[in-house]
Amino acid sequence: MTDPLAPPFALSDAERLARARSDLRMGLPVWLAGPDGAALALAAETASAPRLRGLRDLGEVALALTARRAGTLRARAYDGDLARLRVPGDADLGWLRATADPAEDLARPMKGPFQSFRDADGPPPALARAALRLAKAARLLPAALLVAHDAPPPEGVARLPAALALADTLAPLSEVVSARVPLAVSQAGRVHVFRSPLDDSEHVAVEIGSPPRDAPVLARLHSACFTGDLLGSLKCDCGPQLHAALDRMAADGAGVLLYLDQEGRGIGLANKMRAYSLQDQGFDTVEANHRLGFEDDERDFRVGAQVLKALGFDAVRLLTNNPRKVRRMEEAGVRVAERVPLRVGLNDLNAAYLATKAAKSGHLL
Ligand SMILES: Nc1nc2c(ncn2[C@@H]2O[C@H](COP(=O)(O)OP(=O)(O)OP(=O)(O)O)[C@@H](O)[C@H]2O)c(=O)[nH]1
Ligand SMILES: [Zn+2]
Repeated sequence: MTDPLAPPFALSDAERLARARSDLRMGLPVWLAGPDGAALALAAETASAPRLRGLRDLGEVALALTARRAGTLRARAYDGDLARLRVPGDADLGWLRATADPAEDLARPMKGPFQSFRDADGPPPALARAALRLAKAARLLPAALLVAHDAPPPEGVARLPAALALADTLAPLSEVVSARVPLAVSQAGRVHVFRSPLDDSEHVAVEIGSPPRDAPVLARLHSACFTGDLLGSLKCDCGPQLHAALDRMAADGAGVLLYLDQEGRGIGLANKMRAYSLQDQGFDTVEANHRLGFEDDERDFRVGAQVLKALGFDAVRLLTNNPRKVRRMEEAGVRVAERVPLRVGLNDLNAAYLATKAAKSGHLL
């Protein structure tokens, strides 16, 4: 598959992926191609009415959803982890949003019945899967419109081999800069900023003191929580955990806190707020993620391992109650010499949330 740009300006695989993600975010189509054919895809969340019409002009449109979301809608998911719903000819953006976004599930319970494409019918499942991966990575709702389109796409439309979107790529990270930042807990603070050319995330490591590289470092992998860390939200325990971890490192004289750009367990702030609305309707934190079409936890903890290694650490004393973090670190080649519990911030409003994490995600209380 060729791209219109010639070397040295031709896009690398990583750049093509990044471009496809940002095009979907902007509401532009992406042309996905695989061994079974090709299709034009739009993210359901950002599709406009004229562009939906543009897809329709090319053939019958499918709405790809994860099997999680399809389960909530009682739609048939013939493709295992995903469903390709037939988009009715008269369906408008309202239909689309109501199907993709669970916000109105309770208010508008009479959606459907839905019909799903099956087997070789409709755009190939691998392409639908690729579109969903891109939508998730763009932190949009996991829902994509597709129309089979084997001919080359219109001029200017990003072209992407589906295999690229489906590959288990770990974005390479490198340190951009570091600077001394005296903190209330310790004047010996240093902030390191890491970036990947593959996406627009920025991960931060806060180093306290000068932890020796040849011994397990007291470490915390903290996933961003705008509401808890910055606003003092009482719905979770993130803010108190963040501060307790820094206090503990200051008391020990050394440590490293990774502040990972993984808001909402990797679904992004807008989707986390969608999950919060669902929680107000009575669903717990795991059910809410599922109704949106996400897994309970969409984070890739290898990111944290990469940052630790880049800083020269290969063993940690990990401040966490989450056994998955411990396992993922070990799998990624960072030895966890000790798990240090971090139990703070319990209140009346987050007790049920913490209990759900213990019961369903294995968190240690
Ligand atoms: N999707 C979703 N994310 C949430 C919710 N509440 C908090 N979060 C996010 O959950 C993450 C919590 O991160 P951490 O505290 O690092 O991780 P943890 O898995 O709880 O593990 P430990 O705190 O290390 O025990 C943050 O990214 C929050 O934004 C919620 O109800 N739904
Ligand atoms: Zn939080």
